[in-house]
Amino acid sequence: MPADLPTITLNNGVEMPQLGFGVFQVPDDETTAAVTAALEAGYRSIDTAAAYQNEAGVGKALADSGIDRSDLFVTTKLWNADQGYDETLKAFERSRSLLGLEYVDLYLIHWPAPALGKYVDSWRALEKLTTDGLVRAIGVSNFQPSHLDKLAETASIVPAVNQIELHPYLQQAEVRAYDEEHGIATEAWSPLAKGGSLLGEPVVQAIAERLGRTAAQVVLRWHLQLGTIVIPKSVTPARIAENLDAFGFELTDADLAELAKLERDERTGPHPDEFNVA
Ligand SMILES: NC(=O)C1=CN([C@@H]2O[C@H](COP(=O)(O)OP(=O)(O)OC[C@H]3O[C@@H](n4cnc5c(N)ncnc54)[C@H](OP(=O)(O)O)[C@@H]3O)[C@@H](O)[C@H]2O)C=CC1
Ligand SMILES: O=C(O)C(=O)[C@@H](O)[C@H](O)C(=O)CO
Repeated sequence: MPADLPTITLNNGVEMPQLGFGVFQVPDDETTAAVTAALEAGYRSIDTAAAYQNEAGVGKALADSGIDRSDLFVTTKLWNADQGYDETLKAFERSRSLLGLEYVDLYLIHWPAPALGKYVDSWRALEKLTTDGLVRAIGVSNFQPSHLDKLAETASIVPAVNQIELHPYLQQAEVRAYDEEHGIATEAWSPLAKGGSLLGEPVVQAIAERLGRTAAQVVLRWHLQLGTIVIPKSVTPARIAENLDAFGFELTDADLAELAKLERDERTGPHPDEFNVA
């Protein structure tokens, strides 16, 4: 990894950049340009998913970049419709082939989709991918403590990562505490709450003005000081660079306390107990 990108050490010793680049809702034919801009700006971790239908565009940017494979960290995710042991192995192979990679750094179960009742079988398949050396780390996304408890009854590998919706409007104290207690790294999706009203909050604006930073940088800095992994998305080159520049300054304890007051238990996406779309 480039020396200047802080990493989080996952529970199996793998190093993951603390700040990466997300590509949800970027059409496949625009993804190569966005990921190329991100790699040129200095990102080395890319977050995609089978459901985003842009793994090929990500793979093309990675191949074109000429960056050493060992300096890249690529995450993709198993979609709900592909849950189940055999289905997971097939879906992984499809993702790996679209990405054009020999191995994936982090493979996640995208949602628990509890009504499907398949995430335990899917996890066994992720464990097999680990044994086969096709993934460096495996994890989950959108798992609540109840889902993680159920997984723990039969799993032989503890998830390395739990990727959840997390931002100042939805601080996820309970899930973060569970993750920490069990050695699972928490990763924040929609870390900017999708670039909406959060960035216009007076408290965010005031801190940004005092520090000579942007609102997005203040919010990303909040995540980094919490110790979570973040994957902001942008297709705008200036914002791609801006979002990576969240390291040369510190929020004070008073700033963190003010930002903590923005908690509203407000989601931009579905609740994991209820999202079973396949
Ligand atoms: N596991 C899961 O279930 C989920 C995972 N994810 C992952 O998390 C990533 C990030 O989440 P996402 O939902 O995309 O939302 P983000 O919180 O990253 O916000 C992205 C939005 O904010 C805008 N934006 C980005 N940077 C700035 C900036 N500096 N100033 C102002 N606006 C900005 C973007 O606009 P523009 O692009 O026009 O610049 C875009 O509209 C996804 O791309 C995906 O990889 C997301 C949802 C669910
Ligand atoms: O972006 C993702 O990774 C998601 O899983 C969600 O955004 C989800 O697919 C969704 O959009 C539900 O409304």
